[in-house]
Amino acid sequence: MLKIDKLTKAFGANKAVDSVSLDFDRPMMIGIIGASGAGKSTLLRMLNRLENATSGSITFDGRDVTALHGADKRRWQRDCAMIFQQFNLVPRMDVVSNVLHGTLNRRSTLATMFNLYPSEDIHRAIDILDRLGIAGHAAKRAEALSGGQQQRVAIARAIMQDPQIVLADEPIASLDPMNAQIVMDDLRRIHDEDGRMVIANLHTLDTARRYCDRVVGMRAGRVVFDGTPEQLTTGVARDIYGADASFSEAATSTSIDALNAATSTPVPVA
Ligand SMILES: Nc1ncnc2c1ncn2[C@@H]1O[C@H](COP(=O)(O)OP(=O)(O)OP(=O)(O)O)[C@@H](O)[C@H]1O
Repeated sequence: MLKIDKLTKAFGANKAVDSVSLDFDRPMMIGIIGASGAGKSTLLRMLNRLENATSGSITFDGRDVTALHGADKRRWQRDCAMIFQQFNLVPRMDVVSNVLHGTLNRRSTLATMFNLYPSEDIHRAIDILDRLGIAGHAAKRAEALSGGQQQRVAIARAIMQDPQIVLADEPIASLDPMNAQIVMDDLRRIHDEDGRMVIANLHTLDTARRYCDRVVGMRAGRVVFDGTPEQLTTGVARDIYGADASFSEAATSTSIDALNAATSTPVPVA
């Protein structure tokens, strides 16, 4: 299905992603973990062609994604929606219009300029918002919503593209634990109910363990772990983060209980 082969991205002498090979044979929920600067964002950005690879290849259902240009590249970017830590909504625009932006890639320039959306798209946008429990906010400006609600709008915008893959770059890093849980539950549902592949960069181990079918650990641009949540032991996590024995898992947690239980000095992991 999705095959990444010796994918490398160099910025000058710095290899942000260094010969990464991964193979996903079916849609699943994948978590990518690793310390700040490990190359997680660059990997995701190469997957949807926001960034070009220096070498190596990405193949999806037998098609070489790294070689796509023009309309084919835009089609791939529609198939491969991206969600960001800071939501990337248009703050002064209403929620439904933000969601409808998910159809931009397939609309004419004229229709886009005049904000002309077919009524079936508007209905679909509202259905998606309803599914995510935020249809009641459809007419509000995006900036009037809480961070958690804004991230759900961003998820709705991604679904509006009807993508095969949803890429989420630190989707919960700006959220409190309760909203983080809601957003992760939504991403899991997108996988479970729609069968879409979800690949999320995550900065907390418990989130990766709880929500993902497979976890990939990166360190200095390379994959140093690729396995199931069960295989992600504290020892393995220490290796991924290059941390010593003082490494505290609870301090990297999004769970309120674990945060309360954390007594040691937090060790920033991302
Ligand atoms: N546009 C760029 N130009 C130069 N160097 C870059 C660029 N983007 C990323 N890098 C470098 O590539 C390396 C990997 O960065 P990346 O953002 O992919 O890591 P990350 O694991 O996502 O970290 P974080 O969690 O802090 O976002 C870092 O050394 C970073 O400084």
